[in-house]
Amino acid sequence: MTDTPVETAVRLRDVSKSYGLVKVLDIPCLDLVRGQIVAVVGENGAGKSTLMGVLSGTVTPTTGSIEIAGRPLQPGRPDQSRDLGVALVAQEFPLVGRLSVAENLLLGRRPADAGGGLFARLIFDRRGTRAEARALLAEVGVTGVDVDRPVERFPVPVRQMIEIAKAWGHHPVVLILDEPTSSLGPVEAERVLDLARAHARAGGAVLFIGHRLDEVRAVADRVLVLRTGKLVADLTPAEASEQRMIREMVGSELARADLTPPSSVERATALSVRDLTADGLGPVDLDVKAGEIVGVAGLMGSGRSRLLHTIMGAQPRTGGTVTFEGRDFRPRHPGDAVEAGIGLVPEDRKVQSLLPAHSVRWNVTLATLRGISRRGVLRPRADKEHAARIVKDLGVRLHSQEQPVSDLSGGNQQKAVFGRWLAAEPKLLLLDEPTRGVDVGAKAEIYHLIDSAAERGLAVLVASSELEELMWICHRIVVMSHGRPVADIPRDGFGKEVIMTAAAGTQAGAAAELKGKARA
Ligand SMILES: Nc1ncnc2c1ncn2[C@@H]1O[C@H](COP(=O)(O)OP(=O)(O)OP(=O)(O)O)[C@@H](O)[C@H]1O
Repeated sequence: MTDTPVETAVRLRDVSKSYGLVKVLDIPCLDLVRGQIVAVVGENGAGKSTLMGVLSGTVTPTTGSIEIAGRPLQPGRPDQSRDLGVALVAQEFPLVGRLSVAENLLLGRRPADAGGGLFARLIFDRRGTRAEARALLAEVGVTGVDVDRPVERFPVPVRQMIEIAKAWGHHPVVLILDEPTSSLGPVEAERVLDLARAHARAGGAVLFIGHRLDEVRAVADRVLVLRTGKLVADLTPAEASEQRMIREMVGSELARADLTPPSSVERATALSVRDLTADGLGPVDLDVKAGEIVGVAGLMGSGRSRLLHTIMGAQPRTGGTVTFEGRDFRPRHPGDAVEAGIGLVPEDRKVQSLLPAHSVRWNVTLATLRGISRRGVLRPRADKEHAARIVKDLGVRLHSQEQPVSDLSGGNQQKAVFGRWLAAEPKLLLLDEPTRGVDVGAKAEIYHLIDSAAERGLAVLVASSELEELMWICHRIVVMSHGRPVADIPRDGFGKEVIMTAAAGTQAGAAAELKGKARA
């Protein structure tokens, strides 16, 4: 028996996690109560995902005890954790790509929930399964998704919402959201925050990991700050100003890298897109000059990512031309883009860019191997020094260059992808949600590096759901809606409202309104 009061949803005592000699999590005592949204913030590698992993049973703690709603959790037992009422929406999607949306949504349900076992149900009651999947998606505000399609065919933001629907469908006691909005546009992100609020109102507990501190402030009833695995602050909403959170996270005041305001760019055109069409995209006309940073904004499904994917060859085009450095450019897959000297930082780093089992060193020097080889033979010392430089420039937190890149925290993996490309000095960089999961300090550092590379003539096309990010680094922002550009806003016309109006409005209406606003 336990003396934990029933309103206590989670009780942790002396929980720690070590990898070898390195302790990455150390929590002597933590209780979470029902009806509250508790945010957890911290720098990349601070231990946030490890804490969530311990609660959801995917990470086996080295020491300590955990109770969920008064019942003890056996360490490292995801099935038991789920049965006790923990649902995790993870940063990297564990959805099974080849299975349909409906199958994914019902996967892992207890037999009682699935009425006679998942497979019996899938085989004998496909219609019911579909209807249930649609209803679940509708509960989290997603409509119009073909639930028979394999999950892997959907873009990251849709997969994220499917993941949330799946967790929601378990009616958990503790809903854990690990950066749930990092790939979503503002409208969808707000919907997720509303779901978190609804869950807490209904008597559940929510653990919310976030790097967007404005969101944390908007949603949290309590803010926990983790630094190098330890809880260093437990803040009320009134105490949790952005400055305070950053100070607690970093351990000192953060010297934000001040960007040189982008100068007017008078250089040659690096990338030229004409009448480009693809499934759900276009026609698109777009130019990016050398030294210019062009943002692509838009709501979920607006064609923001699709435009980048089509340019880089990850999605087939159906018409139009792309000219890169004066030459016709027709990549059949992203490898062709890389071969042509284009750097890619894709949205889904796990699937599209990292070699997870390989070392950090191998991953960060992959694009620059030629520079550190002599007659085709790699010079190990130069390779190591080169990797060390990249890792230091980007502030990648690691124990050793030789550890598998998959052991790094999510944000540090993203920094590694960035480091690889910035070191390769490409002529054009295509960035899709470039700082997804990256902490505030590292973000400023990355913006600074992009800015300096652009000063040296790098052309950048960057799609992002974070308007702040685009307004911070871009010379101009192209807004997409329904697969087409509907506005092209110069830096002096930037404003959240202007961009959102264009993104949300009808194509013609928004364009007209924007012109009016730009003139006013
Ligand atoms: N399997 C592993 N082997 C070795 N070290 C690991 C492993 N998994 C995680 N780590 C280390 O544990 C530390 C905490 O990582 P964690 O993923 O919890 O950080 P985080 O706060 O979630 O970071 P982010 O904001 O980047 O997601 C990091 O230093 C990471 O490198």
